[in-house]
Amino acid sequence: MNSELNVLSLKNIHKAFGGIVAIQDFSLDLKAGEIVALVGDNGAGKSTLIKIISGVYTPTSGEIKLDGQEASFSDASAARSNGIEVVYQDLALADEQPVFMNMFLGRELTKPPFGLLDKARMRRESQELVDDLDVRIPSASSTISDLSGGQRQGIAIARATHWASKLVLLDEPTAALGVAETGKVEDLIASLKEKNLAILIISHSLDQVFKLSDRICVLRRGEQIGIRETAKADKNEIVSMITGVA
Ligand SMILES: Nc1ncnc2c1ncn2[C@@H]1O[C@H](COP(=O)(O)OP(=O)(O)OP(=O)(O)O)[C@@H](O)[C@H]1O
Repeated sequence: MNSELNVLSLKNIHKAFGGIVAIQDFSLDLKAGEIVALVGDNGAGKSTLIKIISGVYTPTSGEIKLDGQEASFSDASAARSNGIEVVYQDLALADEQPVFMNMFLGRELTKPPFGLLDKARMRRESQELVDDLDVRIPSASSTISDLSGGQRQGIAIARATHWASKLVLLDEPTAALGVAETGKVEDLIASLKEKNLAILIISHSLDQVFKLSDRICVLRRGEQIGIRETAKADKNEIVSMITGVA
């Protein structure tokens, strides 16, 4: 694949809910191996944008391209089968199930001739996945409810990474975590760059945004205020872009 090709290309995206304009004229290109942070105050339109990219909402107008091809997803599962995975704040893990069943939730492996669950293979592949990403858990058979918040977030991200062939969308991935766990999850997110995935992350923590992202995209009340290269960006400028106060 041409690494310069945009994995995701959004052009003039507009989304209105009745009379409320949630997103207006939003454009963004994302490349493989790139982390872009989406920042903005409450109600800026960040979640709406993630839902548009992941097929939950259809934009009122605008163009979405995946690997240069026009894309329009009828629902979230259509986006998933096109290589787009989302990690939401609530994680969508089945708490009473083991890690390996969560890794394969809705995509369970079965074995012939009766189509029984291939638990051994799911367990083995899940273990390889968490080992590969250095997510430390007792075992792939551990029950989700026995894990810490950071471990659960690690599982949710590992699952998304496993199934995403193109793009991972992270909605406030560390909002519910303590300092040490946040650090671990941030390391995990940084390591996804090497997997050549494109990452779009929503975060309210500017420290995190500056630590992880290559570019920062600012939204205010549905309007795209600007995009900055993180290495050249100034925190005060980003804050005033977010708030509209110079
Ligand atoms: N399903 C909906 N129906 C009507 N209005 C909506 C809907 N979803 C979002 N909105 C409106 O669109 C605007 C953007 O909301 P959105 O949730 O995308 O913002 P956000 O940046 O994700 O905020 P937060 O940080 O609080 O999650 C808000 O004015 C919100 O009230």
